[in-house]
Amino acid sequence: MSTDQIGATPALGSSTLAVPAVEVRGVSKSFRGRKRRGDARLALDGFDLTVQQGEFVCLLGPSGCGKSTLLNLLAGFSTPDAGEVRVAGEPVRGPGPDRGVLFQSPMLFPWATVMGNVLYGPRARRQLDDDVRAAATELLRTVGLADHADAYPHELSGGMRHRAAFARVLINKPKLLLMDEPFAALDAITRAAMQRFLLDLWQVQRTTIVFVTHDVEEAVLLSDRVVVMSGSPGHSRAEFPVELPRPRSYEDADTLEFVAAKRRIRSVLNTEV
Ligand SMILES: Nc1ncnc2c1ncn2[C@@H]1O[C@H](COP(=O)(O)OP(=O)(O)OP(=O)(O)O)[C@@H](O)[C@H]1O
Repeated sequence: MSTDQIGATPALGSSTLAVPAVEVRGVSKSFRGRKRRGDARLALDGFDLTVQQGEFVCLLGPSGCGKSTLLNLLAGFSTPDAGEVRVAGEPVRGPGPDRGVLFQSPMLFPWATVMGNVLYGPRARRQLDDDVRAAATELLRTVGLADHADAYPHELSGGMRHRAAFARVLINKPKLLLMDEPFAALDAITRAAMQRFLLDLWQVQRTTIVFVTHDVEEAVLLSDRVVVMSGSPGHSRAEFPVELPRPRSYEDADTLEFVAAKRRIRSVLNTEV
């Protein structure tokens, strides 16, 4: 694995002394084919990744290299065949409210209002009280949906649905956000707005984020570090610390440093596609 470096300013938000937020060691995962027994497809092969607390890491790689597989392992939706997956020092044994997962399609219950969706988790865990209701109201204000608390998902725009799904995840105060191409299906303007929203949120909360994307520009804009994965079966091919100053915005995308960062990542990525 090669390590490259971009920019000159020290990265923000990571502490090497604390227990890492994520430790993936020698993880392999295969899926059994349907046609015949023993026809297993290796999705991840000896994958290693460490993410420090408060770090924003983007995973880039060719289609089918195992990015979603890795996120599912971190979320506890599946288990590795070999190796170890730890979150905050603890082995992952299943899903938990310490990890918030956001997918390309926002996961909302269609029969519940925006507020009902946000309060679903605490209610299911029997933790619904006045403090949680106040936190949900505040969260909806933060994501710009204060006036839509009583709206149903079908009454929202695409970006609003994403923000509602965000609030639904954030009410659980996750220590780790796992985001699987969350903005890929959005139009360019809404995507830029959501990226801005995520950057603003991360700037304040510094929640650890593992973010899967196909978009090199998005990876450079958002992350502290870009991990490029190899083609199938996936393993870490190269890492690029993105040390461009924060706060960042799309206006920075024309700067020499930003363009150089994209170019260096693309040159490795292109050898994998
Ligand atoms: N539930 C499953 N059953 C069988 N095969 C699977 C399953 N999930 C993933 N795979 C296979 O594992 C490999 C990795 O899939 P994965 O979805 O993790 O890739 P990805 O990098 O996220 O791809 P993309 O960028 O296209 O979303 C692929 O070959 C895929 O077909």
